[in-house]
Amino acid sequence: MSRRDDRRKKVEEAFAEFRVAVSAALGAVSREHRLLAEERAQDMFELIVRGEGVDKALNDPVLQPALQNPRFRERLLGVLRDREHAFREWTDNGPSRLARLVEVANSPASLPHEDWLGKPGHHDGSEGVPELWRVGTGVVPSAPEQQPFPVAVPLLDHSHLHVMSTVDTRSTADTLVENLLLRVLSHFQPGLVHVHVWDVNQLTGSLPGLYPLTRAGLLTVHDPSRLQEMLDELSDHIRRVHTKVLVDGHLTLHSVSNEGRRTEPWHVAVLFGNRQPLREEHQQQLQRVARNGLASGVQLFIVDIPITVNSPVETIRLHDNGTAACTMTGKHVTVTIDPALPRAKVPRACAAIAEKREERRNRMGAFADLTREPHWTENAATCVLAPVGFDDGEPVCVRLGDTSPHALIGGPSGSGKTNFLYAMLGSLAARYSPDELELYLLDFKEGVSFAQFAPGLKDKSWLPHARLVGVNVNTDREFGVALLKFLADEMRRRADAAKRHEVTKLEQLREEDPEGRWPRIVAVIDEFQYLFGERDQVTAQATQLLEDVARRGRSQGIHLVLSSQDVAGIEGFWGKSAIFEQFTVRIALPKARRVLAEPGNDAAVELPRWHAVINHDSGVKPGNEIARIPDSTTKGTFDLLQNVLWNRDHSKPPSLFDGSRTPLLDELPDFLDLGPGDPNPTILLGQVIDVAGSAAKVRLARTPGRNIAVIGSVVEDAAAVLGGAAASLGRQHEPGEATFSLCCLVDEALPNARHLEKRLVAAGHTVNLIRVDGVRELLDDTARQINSFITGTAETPPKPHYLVLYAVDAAHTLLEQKDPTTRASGVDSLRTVLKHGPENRTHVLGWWRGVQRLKSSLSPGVYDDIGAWVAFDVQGKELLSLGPEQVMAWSPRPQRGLFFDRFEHSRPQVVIPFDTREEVL
Ligand SMILES: Nc1ncnc2c1ncn2[C@@H]1O[C@H](COP(=O)(O)OP(=O)(O)OP(=O)(O)O)[C@@H](O)[C@H]1O
Repeated sequence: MSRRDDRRKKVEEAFAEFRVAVSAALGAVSREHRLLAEERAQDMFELIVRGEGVDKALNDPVLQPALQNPRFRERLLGVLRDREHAFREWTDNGPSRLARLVEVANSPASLPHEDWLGKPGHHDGSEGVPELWRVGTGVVPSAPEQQPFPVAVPLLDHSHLHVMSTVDTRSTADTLVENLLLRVLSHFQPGLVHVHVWDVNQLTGSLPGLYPLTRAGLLTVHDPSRLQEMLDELSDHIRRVHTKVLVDGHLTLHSVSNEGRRTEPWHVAVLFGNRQPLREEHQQQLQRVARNGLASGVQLFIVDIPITVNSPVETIRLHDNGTAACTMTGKHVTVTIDPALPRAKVPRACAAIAEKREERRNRMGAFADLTREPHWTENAATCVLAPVGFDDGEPVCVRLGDTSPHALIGGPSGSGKTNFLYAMLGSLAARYSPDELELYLLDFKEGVSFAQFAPGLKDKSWLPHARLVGVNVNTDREFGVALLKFLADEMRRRADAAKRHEVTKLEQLREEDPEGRWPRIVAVIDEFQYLFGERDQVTAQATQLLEDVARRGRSQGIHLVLSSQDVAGIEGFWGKSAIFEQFTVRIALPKARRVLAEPGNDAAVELPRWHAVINHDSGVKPGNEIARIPDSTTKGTFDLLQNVLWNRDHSKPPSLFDGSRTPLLDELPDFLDLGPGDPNPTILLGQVIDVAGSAAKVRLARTPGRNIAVIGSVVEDAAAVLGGAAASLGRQHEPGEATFSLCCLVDEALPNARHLEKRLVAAGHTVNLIRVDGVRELLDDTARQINSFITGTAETPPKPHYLVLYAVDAAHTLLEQKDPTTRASGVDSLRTVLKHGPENRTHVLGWWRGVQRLKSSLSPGVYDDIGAWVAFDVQGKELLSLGPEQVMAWSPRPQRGLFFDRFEHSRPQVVIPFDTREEVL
């Protein structure tokens, strides 16, 4: 080998070495490059899959090759792992939690139709209203596992429903609406949901399965051309609910019925459109209905009408593929609307609902329906509400509260006023406990229609709410005044308490003073026109008190219910618009005059028998509600309820004022309270006409004038007063401490005097029964004794001595005779006793049979020695010299006396003499 060749070879070898080295270097670079490119491709893949969303990416045809490429597998698995991790909480708990939320126990609101379709509902709203109503099944397509869950929407009181469909999915929209309506209709008791349907395209045809409801008035199908009419109807309903039901601070029916069962039905209005906007005026009115409807129980289902509403609304959009999205679940949930209910079963279910409703309508209407259990569960903080009758099977209520404080009831004799009052009182008494409601019941009618409420001889039960029952009050108009006075005092007591708590109304007072007992008071005066029957002091007082209570009682929870045969005749009452305007609740029985607004509201003229117009708007026509009033007075109605309530609480019997009964002295609390110890004893002369049934009292202080005169010709009246007076004194002295001289000057009074003698002797007192032959001696001796006290010659201090003189004037001639030696007459002695006796513990309780006869016993023109008197059959003007000018108004009436105590009274009082016979006990 040449040197040249050798060099060449070496060069070639070197080149080969170089090439190997270069290619080795180049190979490493390209591998590096390839690896980098692959990594970048995987990053890009992950970025795209994550960016696009794993679900979308998995279905993206462009990405399919990459998704299949094993080189990206790891990255895809990583993304899927992350997604699963992110969904873990939802996958584990989400669907089951939703299912639980949507489920309402035993309710068509969530159960499958097999459980309820065809069975009319029974809920009356008192146990709450389902918040969500099922519409279909949802899935989250993006979730790793497609677990279905129920989808429900809020409805009644909470939200309207807006459904938008496409041409192909309109039937699904119909299904959705029908299903929801059937769920709602089948949950509540028939009658509590009314459906209105308007379809822009069809006169009939929409929701045909619901048609059987029309015969029960639960479905109204509106003419396509008369949308206005339906919207007007809904607007009127909303207005009515606002003025009638949403009172006393309630803003929604929902909050009203939180206090009990739902009384106002829901109105569900379904509007089917054609995806075109409504005419502007309809659009606006629909928006108004939507805005105010939910609070008043008006619910809209708006289908295929583009509309924006300024109130809660749930929207369901149906897509062409048959699925839906709704605002409740958001865009990530695909909803499949529940399939249509079995075709044949829907009309049958609606027929069953209609039938039940009819049955209820016919069945509801008895007194027992007004007064169902549970009893005593209502709260009277804002008002008292009583169903009094039925309209189409639905209860019609009377409400007494701050905005409708007092009620006026009118109807001719026999039209059912008393029966109405029984219905109202029964309903109130069943709903409110005696701690929530007190009743004061006064009946001016002759007869005893309110006697039922007080314990009687046969039926010992009473109405536990009754605090006062006044019967046979027809001649004792003063008792009406006494009741009004009592209410006025109670009103002031409540106002003072409210002031102390810095509030103004009863409702607030109850909140501020939860421990206090602040029931609402309802005072009923039947035939109240008697109260204003004459132009006298009683009418004047009654008018003034009534005005006071009517105006200011409302905020203190004091309500008046006045009833009369002839409201038209009560001029004094109608003239006083200040009173009359307060009686915003008007109840007219058939043929009642003047109770409702006249002219313009003659609803009472046409009213059938046993019906009433109930009007809470001062009698103007739009406020009329007509109700059939159940029989509430025959046996087995009110009496039965009273017995049930009485058995529950008979701790406090009411005070009973019975104008036909004579009060028994030995039962009178004021008499039983008397006892020895008071140096100035109190005498009881009879019972005054007041709410407490208190006694007419005179304190026998040791001051001049503390003698009592009874004036009148009837021995029983006079003897009852003298007997009551002496017996009450007997109770206040220890045995032997006082002397009673009973001087009986006419035979007719002898049994009474003897009876009194027996009573006093039995109590251990010294009693002398003297007849006419001893009267002179008694008076002369007593006068002498008194003179010895006056002149200071007496040996012992004066002891109580009471001279009970029956028919003093019968001895007048005898007493006029003068003593031949002293020239003093018996009349002089009597005058001395009257004049100086009281200071020396000697008092005369005397009966004179006429005013002139009394005056003859007194020093001429000086009548001060008689400080207190009770007059019976004496005209007022005759009494003028003995009392204030008000005595002029007195017209005598049987068994009633006029009582005046110069020391205590500014005006006289009417008293009822006692029955003093102990043996009647
Ligand atoms: N809703 C009714 N259903 C059945 N019977 C009724 C109804 N209302 C009243 N009655 C009956 O009619 C009669 C008269 O009724 P009620 O005494 O209530 O009338 P009134 O208006 O108070 O009459 P008056 O003023 O003469 O007492 C009673 O026998 C009563 O039982």
